[in-house]
Amino acid sequence: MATSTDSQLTIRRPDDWHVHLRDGEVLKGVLPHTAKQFARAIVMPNLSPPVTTAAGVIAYRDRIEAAVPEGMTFTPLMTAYLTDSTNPADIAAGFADGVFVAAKLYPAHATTGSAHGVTDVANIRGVLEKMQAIGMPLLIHGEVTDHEVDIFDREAVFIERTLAPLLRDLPELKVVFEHITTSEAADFVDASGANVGATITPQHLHINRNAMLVGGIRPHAYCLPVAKREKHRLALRKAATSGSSKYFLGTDSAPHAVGAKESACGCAGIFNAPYALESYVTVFDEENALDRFEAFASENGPKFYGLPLNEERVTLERAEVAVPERIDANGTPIVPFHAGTTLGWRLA
Ligand SMILES: NC(=O)N[C@@H](CC(=O)O)C(=O)O
Ligand SMILES: [Zn+2]
Ligand SMILES: [Zn+2]
Repeated sequence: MATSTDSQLTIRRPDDWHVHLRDGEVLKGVLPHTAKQFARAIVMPNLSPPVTTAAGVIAYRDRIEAAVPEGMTFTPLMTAYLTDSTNPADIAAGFADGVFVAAKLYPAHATTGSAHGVTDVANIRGVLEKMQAIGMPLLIHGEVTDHEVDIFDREAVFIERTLAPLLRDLPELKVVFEHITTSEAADFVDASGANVGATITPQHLHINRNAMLVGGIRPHAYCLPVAKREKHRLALRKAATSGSSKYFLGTDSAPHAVGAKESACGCAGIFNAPYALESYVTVFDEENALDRFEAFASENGPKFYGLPLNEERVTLERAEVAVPERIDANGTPIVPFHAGTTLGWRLA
């Protein structure tokens, strides 16, 4: 049970159900921010090249564990990257062995690191049937890649063209609709069975597309799926704070070097790990839903994945925290979400 006063909120230690930790030197620079905030995280496999095999996942997990600073506890929950040629038996074996807890579907060319993704879900039908049979979660970047479809419509069209038919064919498949950005996605999740959940990022609760485009183009507000109109942001705030167990915390923290963002063709991704809880709790406070924060941050995710709840507690307190303009991620400068602003909550 959460305990709260006017000035603080104590909850079970949260987990992040969607994060990009990258690799190499940057991994060592960004991981401590996630480990400070979260007990566990679902680690995305979109490295270059992507992590598609059990051996690759184990090696990546070892590199992550080696990068956890002394004195911090953090458990990476690994995922396998699906391609057109993924073998159902390999996926099932990796799941049974506890190497990965889920598999990730990136439609080919939908987002950063998705070039080796799936070109048509029909190509992985056998994998998905197997996953349904063994209760293994499928994590989906839900956007179509059809050039004819407007970028702001790609999530809604994905629901119609891909996700709804997929769940009609495989009604028991456990699906996490990742980083949802539209009222259509929230409506779809609400109307689906308990086997369909969704993650919601801090940025999609805070910003709409104006944040990216008004008064100049702001690459640090650009991620995929791209932020939508205000009505969608409001629908996401309603979903996250509704008390529905289908929604859970997934930051989609996606660090890119400042130079890769501030470019004529800037990368998609927002680095929100350093102040993620402060950012989320601000939204719940503004929505008068602090009593629902613990379920969203610390309970709904593990229940969906069938994992135990964390027993540690963390305290958030009402106090100003200044977010720096830049964070040095072990030599790589990265601009964090909320850079240069002050948040009204602090992780104690
Ligand atoms: N969200 C993003 O804008 N970018 C992510 C990929 C993803 O989650 O789609 C990344 O890896 O940079
Ligand atoms: Zn994505
Ligand atoms: Zn992501």
